[in-house]
Amino acid sequence: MRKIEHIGIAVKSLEVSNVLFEKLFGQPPYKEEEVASEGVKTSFFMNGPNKIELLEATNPDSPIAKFLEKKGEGIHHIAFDVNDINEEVIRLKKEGFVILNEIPKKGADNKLVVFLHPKGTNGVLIELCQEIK
Ligand SMILES: C[C@@H](C(=O)O)C(=O)SCCNC(=O)CCNC(=O)[C@H](O)C(C)(C)COP(=O)(O)OP(=O)(O)OC[C@H]1O[C@@H](n2cnc3c(N)ncnc32)[C@H](O)[C@@H]1OP(=O)(O)O
Ligand SMILES: [Co+2]
Repeated sequence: MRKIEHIGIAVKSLEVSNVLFEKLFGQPPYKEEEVASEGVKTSFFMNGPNKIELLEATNPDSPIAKFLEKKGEGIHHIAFDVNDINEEVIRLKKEGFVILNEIPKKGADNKLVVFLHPKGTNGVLIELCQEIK
């Protein structure tokens, strides 16, 4: 596991929060992308070397819709950049972490992603990301 790839923030409205985060960082999102398989619409901001992902739900079954219902807007997950996602899944499984999808799926911004259940990581949803080359 290398550096933090991004921090994901659940928002009710991407349109509203894009304006807010543009004011915060002094620059607009560099990308907006829908990931239908995850039920999310995302936007990405770079702040120096750091990346923030805003997530809006696109349907009521979306993990983001459920999160907003239970906890409201706020930090939803922390994503870590990994070199070999399949190797990391094997390693973390051996360590006893609960892997939500053992087969990496296509995320946003050209990444393969795997999630670890927050119950096994002190209440923090962890995403692993490997860049698709
Ligand atoms: C596009 C992509 C990308 O970057 O490329 C993305 O990020 S997509 C980001 C959106 N996609 C995902 O999040 C996919 C992975 N997430 C999931 O599979 C799900 O959201 C789960 C994490 C399993 C949670 O779903 P659900 O609430 O239905 O499941 P559950 O019944 O197993 O677990 C419920 C318990 O987990 C807690 N819980 C739910 N979401 C949480 C979160 N984000 N952080 C911390 N805790 C969380 C609930 O409050 C509840 O706690 P209590 O029991 O204490 O009440
Ligand atoms: Co993410």
